[in-house]
Amino acid sequence: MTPDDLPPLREVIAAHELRAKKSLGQNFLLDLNLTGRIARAAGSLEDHTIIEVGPGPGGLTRALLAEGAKKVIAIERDDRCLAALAEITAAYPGRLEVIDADALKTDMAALAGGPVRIVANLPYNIATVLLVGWLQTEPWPPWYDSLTLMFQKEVADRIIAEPGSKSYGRLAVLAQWRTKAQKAFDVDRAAFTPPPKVTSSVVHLLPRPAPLAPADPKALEKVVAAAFGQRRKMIRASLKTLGLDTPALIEAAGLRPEERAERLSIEEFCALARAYEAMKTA
Ligand SMILES: C[S@@+](CC[C@H](N)C(=O)[O-])C[C@H]1O[C@@H](n2cnc3c(N)ncnc32)[C@H](O)[C@@H]1O
Repeated sequence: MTPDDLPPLREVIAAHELRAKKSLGQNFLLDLNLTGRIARAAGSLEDHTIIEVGPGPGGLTRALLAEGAKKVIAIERDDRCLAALAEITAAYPGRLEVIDADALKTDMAALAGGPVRIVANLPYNIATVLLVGWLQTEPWPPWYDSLTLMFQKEVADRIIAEPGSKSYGRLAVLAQWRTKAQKAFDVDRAAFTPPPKVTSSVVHLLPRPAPLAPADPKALEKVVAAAFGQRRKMIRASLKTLGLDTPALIEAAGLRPEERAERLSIEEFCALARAYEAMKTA
């Protein structure tokens, strides 16, 4: 078997009866031009092991290998896909390893030696959970060199949102604190089989060598959750849930009590996290 012998993806899906399951977030990409574009958005592949979550019938997997990935480790929990993926393994000897497992229960950091990129058309039902897990990796910088991921456009907008925009919230702070996050391109729903209800977007996240400003990750998570818990209230009200002297906390962070969460920069959230940490341990 060579790559040229691999059957078209539509035939693969029919032959292996891979009817998409909604419960597994299955929306397959069958256009190899599009999967090639996603693979190229990840950056250089030749020196990297690529971890792919949810290869399904293998459209993106094929593109990653065709674009020169040194090795692909693909984690898929739907056993029905394994035979189709075995054909790709045969076409690219020694370069594709398929792991039959739930990505949420897999220690991905332990999978690869050497430089790693993560590339995936994620199952939408667990996309945010996976992203947050990767962003909360300790220690920082993380064990992977980049994340290139397909999300629903609305989630992508929340990842790249700037202060003052309606999508700005916990996800933007967490993502942009530790990575440079940018949208690569939108993908029309018609590109998927079956089509999802909404447009999708590919987002590329490049870990910063050090976070944008110093803060304890847990303290940052706490102040961000409190502030956005009541996003339209002034922080002198929303931060009360932290159980500290709120005016003193805001003053120590150098902020105005009348500010609202959606207008605070990531650096300002970090200042709040540092003040929170200092007051809590005082
Ligand atoms: C949106 S589809 C993408 C399929 C394929 N990569 C493509 O682009 O055509 C998501 C894939 O993730 C798989 N999946 C869903 N939940 C998973 C989990 N917890 N662990 C691993 N794979 C999962 C699904 O079975 C499906 O193949």
